[in-house]
Amino acid sequence: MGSGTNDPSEVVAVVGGGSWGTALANAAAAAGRPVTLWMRDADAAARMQAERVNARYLPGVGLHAQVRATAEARALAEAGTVLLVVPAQTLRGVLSALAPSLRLGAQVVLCAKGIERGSDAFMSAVAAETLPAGMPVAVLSGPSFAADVARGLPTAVTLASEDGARAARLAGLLSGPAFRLYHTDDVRGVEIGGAGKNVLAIASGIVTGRGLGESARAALIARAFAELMRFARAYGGRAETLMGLSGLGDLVLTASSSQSRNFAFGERLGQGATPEQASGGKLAEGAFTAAALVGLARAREVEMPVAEAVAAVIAGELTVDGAMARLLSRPLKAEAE
Ligand SMILES: NC(=O)C1=CN([C@@H]2O[C@H](COP(=O)(O)OP(=O)(O)OC[C@H]3O[C@@H](n4cnc5c(N)ncnc54)[C@H](OP(=O)(O)O)[C@@H]3O)[C@@H](O)[C@H]2O)C=CC1
Ligand SMILES: O=C(CO)COP(=O)(O)O
Repeated sequence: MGSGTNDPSEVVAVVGGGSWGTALANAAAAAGRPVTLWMRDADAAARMQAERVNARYLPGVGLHAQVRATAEARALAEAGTVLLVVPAQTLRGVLSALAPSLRLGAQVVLCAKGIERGSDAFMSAVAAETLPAGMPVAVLSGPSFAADVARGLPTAVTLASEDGARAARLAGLLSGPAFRLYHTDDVRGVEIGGAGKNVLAIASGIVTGRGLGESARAALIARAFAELMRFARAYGGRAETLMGLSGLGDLVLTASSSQSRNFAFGERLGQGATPEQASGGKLAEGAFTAAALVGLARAREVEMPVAEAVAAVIAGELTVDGAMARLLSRPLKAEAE
């Protein structure tokens, strides 16, 4: 691609041609960056490049003129900024496979919201274990439905890097007319917010699907946020980060809208579907992250009754009604505990 810039960091690649990858590719292009959108399926890439639309994941939204869709890994070598936008449980495999094709020193931005099952590893830990030394890692997370971002509706998210100056530069690089990036050096806080809210949004969907009313849902969201804060405190995330976009902001969005796949998954569980039926073939990251989140919480003795209930329902250990009964029969306690 003729990038028209001499600074490789201004050349962007997006790995993953699903709804969020396509939306972020459009957003980066709207910010003025030349963008390569890499996907594993060569036929899908060729179709997207020719038809200028991601008909499977984002129908009705045109692909920006500055986005080139491809399945050729060598196209990644031009990019100094690489956004990883594949499901959390596939990140390790995708990074291992593509690392040799990435430009030396390229900055990698992790956009998946989840915790790896089995290892209970945060996404930044997976990247640290998988990428060659010297490749800086950042995390992007916040309240942002792909369809909204891809259409250019106003959205704000957080970009985190342990190197605060890099976070600020990346935020500037990817911000556009309607897509605003705030920046922070609290990587752990941002990734906890994104991964945790998906699990808790499932609980909110369950309450809604079971017909327990808006008051119950508001109570559940507030208690869910309290346990997310406890978890973050135990794992080194800062309270002010969780009070921001990747935490409260994303929980509010995802725990109150059927547009969220996690919420919709929970809603169907609440209506009596099995976990297999409830996913409807769509990605509900919280269903995979729930057990890992609970495992990490138990390891540091963090009380997370809402996340525990979600994990137990998904594992088939509790019915929805059994989970609700357990939550409602917990001993009364001070709100701030
Ligand atoms: N959608 C949204 O609104 C938002 C999503 N996110 C997060 O972004 C991440 C990705 O989600 P999203 O784009 O929505 O998911 P989608 O289900 O829309 O797309 C997933 C994409 O990942 C690809 N993929 C899956 N496995 C692999 C693999 N092993 N190697 C390469 N590519 C693979 C799929 O390719 P194929 O089609 O070939 O299977 C597909 O292109 C999730 O963690 C999600 O939580 C974050 C913010 C907003
Ligand atoms: O993370 C998201 C919005 O910020 C997307 O939520 P879902 O994955 O639940 O659709």
